[in-house]
Amino acid sequence: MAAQIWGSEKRARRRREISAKIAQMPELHDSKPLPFMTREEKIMESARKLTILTEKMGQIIDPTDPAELYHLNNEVLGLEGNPMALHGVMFIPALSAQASDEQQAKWLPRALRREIIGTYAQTELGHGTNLQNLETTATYDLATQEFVLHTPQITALKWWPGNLGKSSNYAVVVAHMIIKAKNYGPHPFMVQLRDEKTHEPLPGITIGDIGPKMAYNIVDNGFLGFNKYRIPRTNLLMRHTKVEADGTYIKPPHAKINYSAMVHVRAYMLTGQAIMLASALNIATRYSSVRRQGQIDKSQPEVKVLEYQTQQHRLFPSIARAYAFQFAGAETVKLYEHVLKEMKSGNVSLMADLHALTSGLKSVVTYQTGEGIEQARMACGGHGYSMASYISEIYGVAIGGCTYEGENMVMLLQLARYLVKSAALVKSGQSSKLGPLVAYLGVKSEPTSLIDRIPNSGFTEYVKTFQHVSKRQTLKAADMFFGLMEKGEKREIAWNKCSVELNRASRLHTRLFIVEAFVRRVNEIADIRIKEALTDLLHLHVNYELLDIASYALEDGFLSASQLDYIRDQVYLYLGKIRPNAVSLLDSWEFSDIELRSVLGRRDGNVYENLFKWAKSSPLNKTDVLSSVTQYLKPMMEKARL
Ligand SMILES: CCCCCCCC/C=C\CCCCCCC/C=C/C(=O)SCCNC(=O)CCNC(=O)[C@H](O)C(C)(C)COP(=O)(O)OP(=O)(O)OC[C@H]1O[C@@H](n2cnc3c(N)ncnc32)[C@H](O)[C@@H]1OP(=O)(O)O
Ligand SMILES: Cc1cc2nc3c(=O)[nH]c(=O)nc-3n(C[C@H](O)[C@H](O)[C@H](O)COP(=O)(O)OP(=O)(O)OC[C@H]3O[C@@H](n4cnc5c(N)ncnc54)[C@H](O)[C@@H]3O)c2cc1C
Repeated sequence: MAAQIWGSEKRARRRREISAKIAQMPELHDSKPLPFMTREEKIMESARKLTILTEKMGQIIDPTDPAELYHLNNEVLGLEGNPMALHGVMFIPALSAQASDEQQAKWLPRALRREIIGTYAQTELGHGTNLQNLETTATYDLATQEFVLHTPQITALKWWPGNLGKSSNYAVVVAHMIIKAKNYGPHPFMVQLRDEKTHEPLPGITIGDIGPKMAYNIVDNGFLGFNKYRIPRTNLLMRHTKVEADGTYIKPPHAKINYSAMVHVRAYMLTGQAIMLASALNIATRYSSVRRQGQIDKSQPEVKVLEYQTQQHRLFPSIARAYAFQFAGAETVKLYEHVLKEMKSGNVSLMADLHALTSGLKSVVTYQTGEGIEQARMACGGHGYSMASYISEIYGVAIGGCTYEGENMVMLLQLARYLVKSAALVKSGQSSKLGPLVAYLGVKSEPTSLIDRIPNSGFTEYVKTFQHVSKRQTLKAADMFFGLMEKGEKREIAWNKCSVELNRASRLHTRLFIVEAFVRRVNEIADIRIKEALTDLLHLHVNYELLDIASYALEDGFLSASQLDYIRDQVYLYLGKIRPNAVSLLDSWEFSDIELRSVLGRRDGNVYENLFKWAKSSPLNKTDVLSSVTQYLKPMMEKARL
């Protein structure tokens, strides 16, 4: 199963080897539990491990393999981030995709050797989503052949970029490029921020940390201001766009090609989210198979809480989602790598499809991951609320994904643009022009769903039902939009008035893609035992998801009430079937105790001993009487007794 999750036998084996090596290297372990550290201590601890990794990485992993790097990162540095998180996730990808060969030769080897640390500075205090209204300017000075970076007012301060505050000395900065008083829109520039020897900010640069956040606090998200700060013309990233010495602008082959670093993260973060969801579920499911509370049959002893149907219903559909996200994520990364290769050689024809797909997936996956993690936390009762479970930290980090790389509502609306264009093709009889991901919009569906009507139809009728509701909602939202415009509404106003319905269409389309990715994967599996276990999980997935969106299929009578009863019964049937495999389905992800960082979810299952040991090690328990008591509470009580 690990091979299915991680993509191949070899990958699963390598993960085990890497975990085993790390287990033997105490210098790479947390020196004490992270929840007992201050933010400064965590940052220090992370930097300590990071420098050891830089020395020893080659002994543990193949540093050119992103999957091995990611695993090493999760084990040693953990999900709360590290001082170079953005260096690998965005700085290097931005340089790789947007710098010219000559620029790459100058900067990439230095970045890869970690001679310099970089980040991606785009968002500002006043604008994140609406890139067209960013305020930082890069004005070309023809006389010196330099760009002058400037922050015209407080709202133009860069705000949020990870590791910008304290760790990075370089950044890819996005600024509006102005040449001879003409604004060419946001463009990426390579900018040095700090002196390479002293790490002091360079003159003209104001920089710092934005303060503690809901989670992800090892990362020093930062602010940055420029006071007429000059950089050479050749620091504009020039793979696709060029500015010649005389100020001549050569436009890129696609207007949004400079957005590629964002698409990169959107494509890769899906598996990151799946891992966080599976981690939280692993903790909760292990704990639920140890925790005994109450009786189902009063004549019998107390049961493991995992025996309760409500507990299974809380956890198992999310287990199915974690697998589904992992499989959909793997497909998306493959597509991304393909499009990136094409893009580098000038073929931009697939960019729109990739953008639409990743926008939808990013939104649905992060939202459902957050839901699943929070349910996992509640499923642990009181102990879920303790940092000993570590689930609240996992939640805090994962939920950030709903916001970063494009706020979810906004990204769903990006997919909706693509769906509406596709709907227009269908309506004008040009269905043959539809891309493969939306081809179903042009296919006529049966009048009613055939779920429960055709024996041994596998998952086909489920997929057709998802297709039907997605198509119907897309056409309905598009009709609403076109209708408003026909009535004379301005395009943007009409769009806003339909945006809730449009986003519903985007979610349904994305959920269809996820279901199809799961079906495709199960169909490929040769090992009969693995296929059986995953088929059970897929049954739970299709029935649970369909029940969740049933109102869309009921409103036009595509599903009947009796079919809905059947679907509901299937959910209960598969909850029971999955119960014996539940812990194994999560243990198959092979997270080590080091990586999970959860006292509650340790592999040994000694929950109570581990919790008591953990509580005793709390810094508050170093002394029996705290100074808060001697200084304040004791005098208060004494005064009251007089
Ligand atoms: C195995 C290895 C595993 C490795 C795993 C690593 C995974 C990591 C996992 C966890 C790690 C956690 C790390 C956390 C790090 C967090 C880092 C966070 C960074 C950031 O947040 S950076 C800032 C991100 N900011 C945004 O995303 C801003 C969002 N806004 C936008 O993107 C845009 O403004 C917009 C798209 C909403 C709108 O842009 P614009 O106004 O310019 O365009 P429109 O007018 O709306 O559309 C016009 C047209 O363009 C099309 N379009 C838009 N974007 C694209 C694109 N990217 N590609 C192609 N086409 C695009 C759009 O669809 C329109 O087309 P049509 O006119 O409809 O045809
Ligand atoms: C953990 C974390 C890490 C980050 N790292 C980085 C980084 O490394 N580099 C970087 O540059 N940035 C980074 N960011 C910033 C992040 O990319 C932005 O916060 C994000 O893009 C959302 O933009 P915003 O904050 O402007 O939200 P806003 O756009 O102000 O969103 C507020 C509300 O307005 C709604 N809204 C906005 N526009 C529309 C619209 N057109 N239609 C409908 N509704 C709309 C949204 O849906 C939301 O409900 C990070 C953020 C976080 C939380």
